[in-house]
Amino acid sequence: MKMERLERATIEAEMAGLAGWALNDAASSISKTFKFANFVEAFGFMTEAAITAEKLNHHPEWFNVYSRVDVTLNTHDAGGLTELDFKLAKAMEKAAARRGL
Ligand SMILES: C[C@H](O)[C@H](O)[C@H]1CNC2=NC(N)=NC(=O)C2=N1
Repeated sequence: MKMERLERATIEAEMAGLAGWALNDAASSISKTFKFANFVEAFGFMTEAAITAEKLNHHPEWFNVYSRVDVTLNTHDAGGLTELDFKLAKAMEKAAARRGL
């Protein structure tokens, strides 16, 4: 699947629909910190997100401590943000919502 870097306007339109996500200064990645009730909820979220990531062949950069998961998404192959980042971000939002966030 060929993925191209998104235009700034497209990125901003996507960001408007994603609560709690931040665009980095270079507009080359998006990040969010998820805070769950406990480690089991956080790890369940990561498991679900990992299955989606494998299906998309698009993988997160993330850091977990106990109930917190810090996520950064970008497309290193394209040197910036593509539709895949926003697909994965939206899937993560659904996975988080299923765990009370
Ligand atoms: C070879 C393999 O398909 C690529 O490295 C894929 C895998 N997962 C990936 N994940 C992310 N986040 N960005 C990529 O550019 C990427 N590329």
